[in-house]
Amino acid sequence: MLLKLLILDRDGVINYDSDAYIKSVEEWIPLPGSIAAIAQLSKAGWTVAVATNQSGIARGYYDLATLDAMHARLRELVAEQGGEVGLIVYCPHGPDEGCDCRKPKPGMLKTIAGHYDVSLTDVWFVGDSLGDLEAAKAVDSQPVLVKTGKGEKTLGKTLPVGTLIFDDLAAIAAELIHN
Ligand SMILES: O=P(O)(O)OC[C@@H](O)[C@H]1O[C@@H](OP(=O)(O)O)[C@@H](O)[C@@H](O)[C@@H]1O
Ligand SMILES: [Mg+2]
Ligand SMILES: [Zn+2]
Repeated sequence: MLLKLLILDRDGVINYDSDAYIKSVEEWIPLPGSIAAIAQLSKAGWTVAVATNQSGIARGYYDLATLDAMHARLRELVAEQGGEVGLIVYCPHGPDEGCDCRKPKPGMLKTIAGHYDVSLTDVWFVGDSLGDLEAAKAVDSQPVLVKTGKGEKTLGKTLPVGTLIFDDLAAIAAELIHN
């Protein structure tokens, strides 16, 4: 059976983003409808994974324990609504470290595909930044832009051909569950 895999960017898609980075669990605030959307997708048989740049670690704004606490909170909130979150992969590196995992490089997407032993072709990757969409395109996944977070700003840029655009994660869940 083909795994129904959906990969999400975190900041600006699941939770509010900030130009000052999301530096604590208290600053990690779900966007309206995002927790319910993930729970509904999960209960509908979707595996929801996360691929997130977290250069705030390299920059010293917060530590791995804090990052893990944010992700524990995400899992807790989705579980309260009967769903579950799959693999969460993050890039802790800074922009100048030349790692293979920082988006727009597709390393995190490849890690997720390998974990679930599936192809990335046409797998939807939902993001709010151009780097998210470029990472998707690099591995023949389906780039999906949401207008939350930095999405409205990203809309003004040249998007990869074929990018799908939705208002928010709730709209994506509705599309995937009901079609
Ligand atoms: O959207 P995801 O990938 O989940 O996470 C983005 C965050 O890591 C941060 O990424 C930073 O970019 P730089 O890493 O400084 O280029 C800035 O855009 C911050 O506003 C943002 O909170
Ligand atoms: Mg983002
Ligand atoms: Zn990295």
